[in-house]
Amino acid sequence: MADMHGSIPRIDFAGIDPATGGTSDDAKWAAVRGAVMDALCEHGCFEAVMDGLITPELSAAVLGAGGAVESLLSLPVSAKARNTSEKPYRGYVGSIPGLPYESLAIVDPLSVDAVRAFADLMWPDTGNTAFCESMHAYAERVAVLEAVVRRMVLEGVGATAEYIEEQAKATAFKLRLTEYAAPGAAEGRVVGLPAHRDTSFLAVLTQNDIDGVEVECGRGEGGWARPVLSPGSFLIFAGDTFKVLTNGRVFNPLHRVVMAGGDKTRYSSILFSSPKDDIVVRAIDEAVGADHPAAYRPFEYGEYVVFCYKPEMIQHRKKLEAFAAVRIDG
Ligand SMILES: O=C(O)CCC(=O)C(=O)O
Ligand SMILES: [Fe+2]
Repeated sequence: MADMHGSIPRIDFAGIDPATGGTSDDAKWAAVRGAVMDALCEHGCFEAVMDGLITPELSAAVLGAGGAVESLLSLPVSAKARNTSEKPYRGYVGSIPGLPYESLAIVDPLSVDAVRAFADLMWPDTGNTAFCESMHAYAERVAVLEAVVRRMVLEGVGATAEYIEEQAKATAFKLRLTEYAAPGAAEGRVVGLPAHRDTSFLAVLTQNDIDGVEVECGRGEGGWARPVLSPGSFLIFAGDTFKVLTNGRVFNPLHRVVMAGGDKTRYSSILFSSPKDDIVVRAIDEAVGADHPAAYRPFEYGEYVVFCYKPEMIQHRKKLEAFAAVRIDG
């Protein structure tokens, strides 16, 4: 495997009021926004610390031993396989030979009704109220951080307040809950999820106390980092569509999961934000100019996702370039 000398920044959001989101001329907001832009332009990834966003009780109820994520992943495969979607990567993924990866997706987790419908499908007899309550509350809290970061980036590339408001309305959410089976004490490093880039705007990841994510730093030039997450911190990744919106300024890093041996199962929960399927993704006007011609052609997000999950594209490392890069000839 490639060397591991990289490291990604850690940004403290203390002083940013999640309720109001702060204001653009507030000095604290501007300082954190600067750090967020630097991190996402340089690495496409950072660790966010936002104390108090999620109480220890809620965190334990979701990702702790016997919590919501573990109880979901402990269901029989026949039940988990009911989590289907006609869209790729929006349902159950698992039982892949050689990969200790099993995952489900709650589409639209900020809607109580959507979370309840998911739980009714998984636990048809009982519906699992505890799961619904903790998962929905958790998604809402993580979405606060996601919205702060998304707004900071859009402001950072010069988007107007009107654009930011419209963009928020055109954003969809998905919560992916994943189990990585323990490789066993005798094993060395085992790939849990191969290297890929996300198609989303942003992904906000939390986990139980087992690390495993590795991120390629420095726009692919800085080696792999293996962040050690502290309780209460979040790992934030920018995806392909944020790279398009910012006309290439924000980077979409390769990342993977590698289980480092041992006998503890890893659980993760990721809130993905992305454009709604019928939204046309294109660079914002302020990010395009004579010095910075648009690097990607406009495209519908739903079409791009279908392209990415074609069997011949799954392993491709530069799907966005393959799909939408504008050729500059001559
Ligand atoms: O579960 C994780 O830690 C990372 C998963 C991931 O990168 C993804 O689902 O896109
Ligand atoms: Fe990912």
